Amino acid sequence: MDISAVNALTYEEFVELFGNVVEKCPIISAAIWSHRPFKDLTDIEAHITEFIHSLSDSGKEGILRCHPDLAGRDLQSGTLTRESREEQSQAGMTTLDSAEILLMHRLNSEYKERFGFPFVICARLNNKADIVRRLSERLKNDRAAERELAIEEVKKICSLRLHNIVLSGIQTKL
Ligand SMILES: NC(=O)NC1=NC(=O)NC1=O
Repeated sequence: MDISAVNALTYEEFVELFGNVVEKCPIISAAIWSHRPFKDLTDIEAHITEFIHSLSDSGKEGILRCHPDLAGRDLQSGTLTRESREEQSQAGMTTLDSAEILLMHRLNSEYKERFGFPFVICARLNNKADIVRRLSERLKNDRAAERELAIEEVKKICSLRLHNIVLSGIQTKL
């Protein structure tokens, strides 16, 4: 990626390109645009992390609540974002049998009931067995620990999406 091309983007172009690196939270990219010129991709990531860490607990939970459930309603109805659809598909969420779907729905509901935000994990780094195991384990955490753990997963998803934008030939624009 040509970082000087990124630094030359208008904020509209920057948000169009990076607006969904954190699922359905374009405000984050819109906000960090103010920090250009960026040294490199790592610098962009550092500003996103700084923004997220500056949020209150409810702000962090707001980011989590913008994430679609794994194997949830959005996947069933085909309303996932492109990034989320690719990630969930890669983690095997699109080929679950009926028993597995029921298990995911039950665990996700139990999790949301307990924490007030959805279970979030970086799907690209996990397969369906990992996801069920981690969801079952994390259900036992306390809310504060679970909020921080989930935000770490959001940062992993963001990092992979940022790198994918660079590597997926959008260089034509950059
Ligand atoms: N609830 C979730 O963890 N959702 C997701 N994780 C991903 O990596 N992509 C998603 O849509």
